[in-house]
Amino acid sequence: MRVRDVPMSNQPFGTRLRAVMDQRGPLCVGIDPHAHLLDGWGLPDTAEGLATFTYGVVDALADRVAVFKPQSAFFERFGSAGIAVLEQATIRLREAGALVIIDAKRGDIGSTMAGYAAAYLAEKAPLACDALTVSPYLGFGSLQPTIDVARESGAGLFVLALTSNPEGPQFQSARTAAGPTVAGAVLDGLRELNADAEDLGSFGAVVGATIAKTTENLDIHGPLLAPGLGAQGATAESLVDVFGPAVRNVVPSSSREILGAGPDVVALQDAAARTNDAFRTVLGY
Ligand SMILES: O=c1ccn([C@@H]2O[C@H](COP(=O)(O)O)[C@@H](O)[C@H]2O)c(=O)[nH]1
Repeated sequence: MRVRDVPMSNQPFGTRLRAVMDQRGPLCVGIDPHAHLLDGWGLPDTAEGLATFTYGVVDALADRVAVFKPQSAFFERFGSAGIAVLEQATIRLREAGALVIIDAKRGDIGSTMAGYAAAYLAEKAPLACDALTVSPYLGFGSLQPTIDVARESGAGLFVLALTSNPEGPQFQSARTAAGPTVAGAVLDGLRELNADAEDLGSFGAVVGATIAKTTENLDIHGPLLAPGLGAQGATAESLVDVFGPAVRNVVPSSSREILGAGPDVVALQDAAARTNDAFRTVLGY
């Protein structure tokens, strides 16, 4: 069977990501149920409030936004009840044709990474998602079990490289013994993993939209998840400056700014559509 004859659901993450962004536009909506957002939606800061908020976002946007990035921390704070909401939301979003990146920034020794791979990336896992954010702090090689399972199941990874927070450069700009910066070594590792991909590989980097123009090579032949838009100050226009020729591979992510437009469904949909249109223009979709 040739690659283009394989049903889309069986295609690798990078191929599915490009297809859904072509179809729906590049916007990734972050689902970050902060206490202040629940309050703004007139909801209590409880597991029930979390469920109403999350399913409200899902019902309003699942069939029109390409990618969602639930922030695991805001679900974990309600224990098993919160995880159940994350699980249900992920299932519903994927059933509606959207892709789900769970933002859990997992990173541990290799054998424990195998546990995280089984939890999030194995095809039949209860929390199976399309891609997971991971941290390379224990060394790029420690990510191998997640890379192996992602390859088997057609999922993807986003590895922290140049994060949007001001503290990031303290470690990420430091030089490794081999010469490149830590971020550069992460980007080199990803470029190698994506070497055989046709258009967009499945192994992406997290590169904040808030960073200044970088001298690092962002051409990794894979997606560049860009948080930092909206509430953290970056704009659609700043993406061209930050990402240069790699801008077409950016997955622009915005959480608080869009979520704050709810609970009114039309207002939420309008906020997502406006933001998506701005990204379409800049990223060439
Ligand atoms: O470098 C990074 C990596 C991850 N994030 C996450 O993205 C969202 C940002 O939320 P906003 O409300 O759009 O600011 C949040 O979940 C962060 O943990 C990031 O901001 N920067």
